[in-house]
Amino acid sequence: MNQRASQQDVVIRVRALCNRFGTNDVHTNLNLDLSRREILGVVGGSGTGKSVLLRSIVGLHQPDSGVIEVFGEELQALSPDQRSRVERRFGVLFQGGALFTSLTLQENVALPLIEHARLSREDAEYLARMKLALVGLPANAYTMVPAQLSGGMVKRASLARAIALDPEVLFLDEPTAGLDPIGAAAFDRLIVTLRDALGFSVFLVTHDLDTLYSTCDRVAVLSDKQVLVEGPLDIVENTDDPWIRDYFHGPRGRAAQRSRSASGREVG
Ligand SMILES: Nc1ncnc2c1ncn2[C@@H]1O[C@H](COP(=O)(O)OP(=O)(O)OP(=O)(O)O)[C@@H](O)[C@H]1O
Repeated sequence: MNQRASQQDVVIRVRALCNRFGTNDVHTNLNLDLSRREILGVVGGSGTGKSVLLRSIVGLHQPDSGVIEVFGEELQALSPDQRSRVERRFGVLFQGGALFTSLTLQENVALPLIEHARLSREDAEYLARMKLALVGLPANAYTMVPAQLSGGMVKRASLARAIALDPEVLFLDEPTAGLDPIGAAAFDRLIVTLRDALGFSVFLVTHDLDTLYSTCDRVAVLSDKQVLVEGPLDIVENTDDPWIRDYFHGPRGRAAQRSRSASGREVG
């Protein structure tokens, strides 16, 4: 792929990003790219700033300095209106799901369609049912409220809401946290299936090694306030670094590698 084509393929470009809370330097000169249609896994020890990075890109945290370019536009240079237009091309799934507890799943998913796409309630709820079907939820769940559903179902409904406006980039913060291994594996497969079908890019913050091995095209490791290494898993896991050795080559890492080999699934 030539240089020009590869630049056009980059949907998010982070350069020299710095984030600081008081005396706590979280990111210093951090650089990272996300390409069109790729699933990028962002990993790193606790407190290395994975969530702060995600929040900086989606506009929930104002960085101290650096450049975040999204779809070729520099976020910090945009007016609030332009910025919210760009942010509408994102879908975000936060850890807790963040559904409204008093609304049914159908109403939850319809909400962004009414607010941002200005659809009538009837049309929005029709589309919401389609999104809920797309994430594999049964029709009898559409009119239930989150408390009536399992954790896995709530997660799927939150995903349906995150893709309600047909995002070009989907941000996932620890999507499999709190799911049992079978539910987590099913959710991983769903992410890959939706990416293949809908063509969005995925920025995925996770601690889950199985998720990394079963979904990611590329992985970025955050360490010491920067991206320590990024690339395909076979390159990242063989990088000479104590955290990477412990993480990828400890018992859980070895089990995830074995399970990928056994399933014969190739990513990338
Ligand atoms: N609003 C805030 N105010 C002050 N400090 C913050 C704030 N948000 C994050 N931090 C600090 O920034 C650092 C990075 O936090 P972040 O949540 O991004 O880490 P993380 O890599 O996602 O961690 P984990 O894997 O444990 O979720 C931490 O030291 C955290 O305490």
